[in-house]
Amino acid sequence: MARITLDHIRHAYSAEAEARGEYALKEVHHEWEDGGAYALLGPSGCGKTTLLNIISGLIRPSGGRIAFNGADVTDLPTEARNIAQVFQFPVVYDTMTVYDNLAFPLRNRNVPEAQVDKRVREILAMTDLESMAKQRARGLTADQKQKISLARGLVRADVNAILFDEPLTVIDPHLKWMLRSQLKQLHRSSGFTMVYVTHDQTEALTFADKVVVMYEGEIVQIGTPTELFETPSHTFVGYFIGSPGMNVMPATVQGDKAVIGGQEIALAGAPKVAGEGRIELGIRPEFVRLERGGMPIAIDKVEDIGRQKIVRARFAGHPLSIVLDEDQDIPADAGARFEPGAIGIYANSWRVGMEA
Ligand SMILES: Nc1ncnc2c1ncn2[C@@H]1O[C@H](COP(=O)(O)OP(=O)(O)OP(=O)(O)O)[C@@H](O)[C@H]1O
Repeated sequence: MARITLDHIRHAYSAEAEARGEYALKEVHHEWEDGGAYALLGPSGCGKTTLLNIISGLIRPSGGRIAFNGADVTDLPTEARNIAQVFQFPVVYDTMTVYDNLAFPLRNRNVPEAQVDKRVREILAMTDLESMAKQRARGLTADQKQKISLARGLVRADVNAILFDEPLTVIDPHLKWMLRSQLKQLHRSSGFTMVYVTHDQTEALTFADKVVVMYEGEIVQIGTPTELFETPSHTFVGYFIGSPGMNVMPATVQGDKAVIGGQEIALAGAPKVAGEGRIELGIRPEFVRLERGGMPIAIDKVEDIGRQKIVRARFAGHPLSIVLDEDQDIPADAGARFEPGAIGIYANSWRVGMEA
């Protein structure tokens, strides 16, 4: 397993784009821990595949270098990087049995047959594929074939990392749920360094220790699911993680207060805003209280989503979502109160620190 160093990596797909400063991946400088489970999360076109392909060796970055355990691999082709890859669609040998499909990467590297057998049986058990071991892959469903691809990705114990590119796309929703949790357990029990690309926040948050959120070619935050929820570094993270996403409203700052539409909102400290640019206040719907004596709001509708209610309202003309427990009443003259400790202030979309 390997520690992955992204040393001032950036990528533009052409010299012209680079000359114009248009990067599919803006500069990233980070070290990913040996044995970590990382999810690259973001909408279509944000640069996830570009970054994954730089790690796998399919793309040489136009700037910076990449290292596994400190050894520079920037110029090594994929075959020489000692990684396993699982793609969006199953890659299996139809004429081989499930067992032989799993044994293939090991036999290919001349692993002694007794060791092949031991490892293949272990992985078959881990992935619940034992009952299919002797079946040929040809007759299996797309789900089952993708499960074989996943299992084959895990079979070599000596890889530097396992890279997954949207591996659950073809899997039906129920099995998806099971495989997501299984992959997490497999990560815990195996200690592999795993990098997992997805645009699905549930997949990313279930699987990863660290979620790498990408937006318009840039890594906007690398954090644990809790950090992304509690302290989004960028308004995009607030919006993309959580359902509904964070409320973001234009504001001004006066000392340790924010002002929106003439309403003063107490903050936990004085934000360090330089005075320039676009200032916004962000607060997750879970931290807005609805109570008598709160700041005036207009409630548009209340959505019942099982154990919770989502109140859709407007505050000083801005949309405001509020999450309540299902049994919580909404007083007739309810107003909003924002929990000071849960408020983030953003300057030009980036969260700013608070004076102590
Ligand atoms: N071969 C290429 N040549 C030129 N531009 C490319 C190429 N591949 C990707 N891009 C551009 O680079 C940017 C990042 O694309 P990338 O495929 O890395 O995003 P992504 O987050 O993986 O999206 P998706 O989820 O749709 O695969 C996009 O603007 C895309 O159009």
